[in-house]
Amino acid sequence: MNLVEQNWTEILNRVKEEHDILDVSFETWLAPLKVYKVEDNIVTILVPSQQVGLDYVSKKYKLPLKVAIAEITGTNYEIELLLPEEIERRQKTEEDIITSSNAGLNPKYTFDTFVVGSNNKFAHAASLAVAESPGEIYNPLFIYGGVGLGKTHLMHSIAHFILHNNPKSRILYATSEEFTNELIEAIRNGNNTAMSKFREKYRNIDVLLIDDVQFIIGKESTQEEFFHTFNTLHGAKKQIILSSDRPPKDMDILEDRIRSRFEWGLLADIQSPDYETRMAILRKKEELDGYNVGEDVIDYIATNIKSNIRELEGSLNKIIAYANLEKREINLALAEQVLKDMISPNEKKVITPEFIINTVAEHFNLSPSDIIGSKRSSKIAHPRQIVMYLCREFTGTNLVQIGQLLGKRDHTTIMYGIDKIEAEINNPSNTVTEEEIDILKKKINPPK
Ligand SMILES: Nc1ncnc2c1ncn2[C@@H]1O[C@H](COP(=O)(O)OP(=O)(O)OP(=O)(O)O)[C@@H](O)[C@H]1O
Repeated sequence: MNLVEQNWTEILNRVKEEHDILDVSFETWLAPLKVYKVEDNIVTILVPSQQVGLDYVSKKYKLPLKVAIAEITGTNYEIELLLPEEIERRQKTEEDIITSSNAGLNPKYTFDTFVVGSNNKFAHAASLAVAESPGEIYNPLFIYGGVGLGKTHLMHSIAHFILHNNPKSRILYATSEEFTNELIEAIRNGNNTAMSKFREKYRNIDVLLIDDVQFIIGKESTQEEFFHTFNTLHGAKKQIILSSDRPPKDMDILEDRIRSRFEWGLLADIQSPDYETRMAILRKKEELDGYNVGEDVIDYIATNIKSNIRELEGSLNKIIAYANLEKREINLALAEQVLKDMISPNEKKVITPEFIINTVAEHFNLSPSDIIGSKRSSKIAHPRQIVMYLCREFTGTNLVQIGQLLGKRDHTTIMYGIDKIEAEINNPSNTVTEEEIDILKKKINPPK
């Protein structure tokens, strides 16, 4: 017990004496006050009556209480007066926090921070449906997809959602490796108590989430134990959510009785994100972390890092960390420098005619609309012909399509433009065009 609680009666009496409070007032307002807790230099006092009591006591007795507490304990505490309902609400929130962290959940992995794109739309909808009605519709939910594509993020989102709706839900998230290791430990202990504790942990719950379940393949006793865990929970209508890097049908040496159980509920896959989703994920991350990174930098990352969202986020983090460390501005040059090792040669970016138009326009100090437009001055016609040539070099676009993109020009015009540039490149007495093309090729498709 702390000094405030120890001396509480004396503190109240001190207030009564010093302020000459009549018995009736003392009994009504002061005597019912209780110390709820003393923490971080704050004394929280419970006012066990209605709002009127709280308002009145705060106004009239808060300062006298503060002074009396300071005089008697020798510490200058802040005073907080609360009604029982508020204390109950706070306790509940504290419990919530304890439950989610006990369940091994990452607080950042929620539906709010998950960007929905065409690659994960189905898995997201399935996850939300399960989160809204656990144990009722899709059981198990089996989410599969390649490395770093958001399976864990979705699983944690489901768990957070369920906990938010029902803080008393018993939720357990574990990787299949953790499940295996704990099982091995229980078996090694060789006594029944360790094994019952293990079973109690995994079977006496409302929601079980097992990540990367592919790792149980080939581990006989793990599969056996998992099989029984699954049956117990499923039989009791408890929700099971599993993730894996591949669908059950591709889990070669998985026992059939387990494979069929994986397929009982709903299978949902996550694919690699498309460009728009990659951009949206980077923007979301930037927003969540409170940074302001230019569009060109975000575009550079999204164009070059395609297959793994963890790497996508990692690239942005790396650029930001580098800029902070070196006290440099976050711009494209920095991004290129920082990421040069991450962008592997086989992560070739897709070069579009639009990209070529923009690059050429910028190089010649023109706008893209000049290139597409109808002006025929040589200042514009020459870069336009270069665009035609580069489109044929870098993209699969045919002459008709290039013509369409360049202000609906006829394909013979395009053919003429390309021939002209080729002739200039091959002219040994004038190397200007050749040099221009050389620089532009490097800008469009930088050597790795
Ligand atoms: N759609 C998304 N929106 C926002 N962030 C995402 C999305 N998908 C993935 N991420 C982020 O990408 C990172 C990797 O995701 P996660 O760990 O969930 O992948 P995983 O599929 O479980 O990978 P692994 O196969 O390695 O277990 C995480 O930081 C996650 O928050």
